[in-house]
Amino acid sequence: MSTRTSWADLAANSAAENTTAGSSANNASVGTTSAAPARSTYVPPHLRNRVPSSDPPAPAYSGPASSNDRQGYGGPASSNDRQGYGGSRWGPPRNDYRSGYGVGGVGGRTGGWGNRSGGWDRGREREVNPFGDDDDTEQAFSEQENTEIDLGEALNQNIRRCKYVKPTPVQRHAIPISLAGRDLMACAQTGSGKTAAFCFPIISGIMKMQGQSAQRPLRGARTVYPLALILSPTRELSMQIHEEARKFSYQTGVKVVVAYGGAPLNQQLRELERGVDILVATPGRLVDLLERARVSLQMVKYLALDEADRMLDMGFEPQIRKIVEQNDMPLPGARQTMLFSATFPKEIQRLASDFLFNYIFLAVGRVGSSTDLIVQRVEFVHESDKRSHLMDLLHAQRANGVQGKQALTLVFVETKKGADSLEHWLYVNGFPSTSIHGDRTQQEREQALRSFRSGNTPILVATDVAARGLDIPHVAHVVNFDLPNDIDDYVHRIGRTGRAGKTGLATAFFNEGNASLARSLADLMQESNQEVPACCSLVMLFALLMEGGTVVLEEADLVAVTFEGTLHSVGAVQIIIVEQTAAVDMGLLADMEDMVQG
Ligand SMILES: Nc1ncnc2c1ncn2[C@@H]1O[C@H](COP(=O)(O)OP(=O)(O)OP(=O)(O)O)[C@@H](O)[C@H]1O
Repeated sequence: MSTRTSWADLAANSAAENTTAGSSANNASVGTTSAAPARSTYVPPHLRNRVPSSDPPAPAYSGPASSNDRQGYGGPASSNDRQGYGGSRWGPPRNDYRSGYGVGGVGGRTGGWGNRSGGWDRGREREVNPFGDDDDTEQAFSEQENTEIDLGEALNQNIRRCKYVKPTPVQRHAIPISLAGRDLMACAQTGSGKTAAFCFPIISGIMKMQGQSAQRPLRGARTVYPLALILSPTRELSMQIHEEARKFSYQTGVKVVVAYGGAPLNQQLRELERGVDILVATPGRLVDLLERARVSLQMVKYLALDEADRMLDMGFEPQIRKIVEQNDMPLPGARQTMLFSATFPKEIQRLASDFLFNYIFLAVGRVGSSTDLIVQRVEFVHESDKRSHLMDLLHAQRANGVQGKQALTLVFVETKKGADSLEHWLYVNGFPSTSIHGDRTQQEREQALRSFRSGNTPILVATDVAARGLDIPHVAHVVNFDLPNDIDDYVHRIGRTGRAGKTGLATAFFNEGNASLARSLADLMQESNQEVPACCSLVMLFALLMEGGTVVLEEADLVAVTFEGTLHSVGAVQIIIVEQTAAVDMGLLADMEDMVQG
């Protein structure tokens, strides 16, 4: 037996605390603030405006301490990796979250269900090894044969093949909740391992169901009946989740299929006909498959919505409701539902209350916060100077040896045209680049991602289509050439770097056009211990002033402007001078004055 503390013990401790904290509330709320500084009690957006319960609020609590663990997990070591191996391991879960709910046979501490016997492991022999490590895997893990079996032997083996030594905080809490059969809304920072957090319980639950020889209806020969559905907003993210889920379910007998738009339907239909347990899909393509009666959701026991808020942003709500509410999907309570994202704006409340049953809300850190593994820089750059400024950055990177196959740069722009023209301009100027946006064919999009991932074109110019979920190793720098209007979009964009415990850099080009983002950007940066730049504060100030009236600034404000002790009037707007508490670029200030006067 392993002598180390098992992951199950950590999970069980957390579970015990959380169950106590939230047991009498309708929806238990679990907050983990292991990485965040002490703050006043945070109320998640979906729980605001509720009639307060007579029960005491669920206290935030710290996850199990680990001194050298920024995110609480150890991934493969690398030069810019701040985390080490060791500590807790994957071990058997316990059932402290079960209170009054269970999807038939899903939850429960079970032994021996990961064995490979039985008639459900169809096609396993033919399965292509997604790890490409046929030669050494068995040997590499033979010394760990005695590791406790929890999620199932085959799944545990795959976790080791992925080199996941211990669970991340979101995994440590979300997996036992899901294994216990509870619905879950989980919010954790970008790059913190949410994909595995929803995939592991699904795969493990399906393995168990297969072991119990669940029967699927034999209706139309061409209709397939997945047991789990994972919805995601973009095609590329669906492909990535599919790849991950395939790795996790290698040799478990669980079959994962992906269906997304822009790719030939026939090929996807053929894949489906070969059998599907977990269907990963984008909403549009799935509606098409449902209308053609090629997929039935009647047997779905697990529904996961990844980046649920983005799906709403993209206008997918009607399709999602059609899928979840107007087809043959089992009702909430008869299925297990999970919503995952790094951000959860208010709009998601309606969806959550309609889709989830007696759920637990799990927040790792503050909802919508960015990880402090990302160094954030904001630079004041006029619209007309952006290209030359980008060029300067790229030249500097090259000079510092940061450019090349091992360091990728992702540049976000606002429009598809803007992406094309910037890509072309970079190319002409000697920087191999490619682009991804909604006007490119699916083939071109996939090719662009491949070329970026491989380092052939180490610069990718992208619209928001690449902002969510994409997990590309070696993205060292995210440049917000055009900043988004919404702070949540910013959080997801910069989250393409600083993943899995590695550090990253994010640079934003900021100017007067971004005034509406200034306050939330400053707040976010301050929260993640970043230096809030004067330009951000100043633009914010001027934006307020331009709305009319006088703004009285106090020391506590982020903004600190001094005009050498004099009172300035700019048009009808008054600026009241306060103590200088931050360095201010006077040239910038002059620009600002021009701006306000103009
Ligand atoms: N327990 C673990 N140990 C080591 N690495 C892990 C662990 N869990 C996940 N990872 C790795 O961390 C990276 C980020 O995981 P993932 O893509 O699931 O993040 P995410 O939270 O979904 O991010 P986003 O919010 O951007 O979608 C992946 O490369 C994944 O393989």
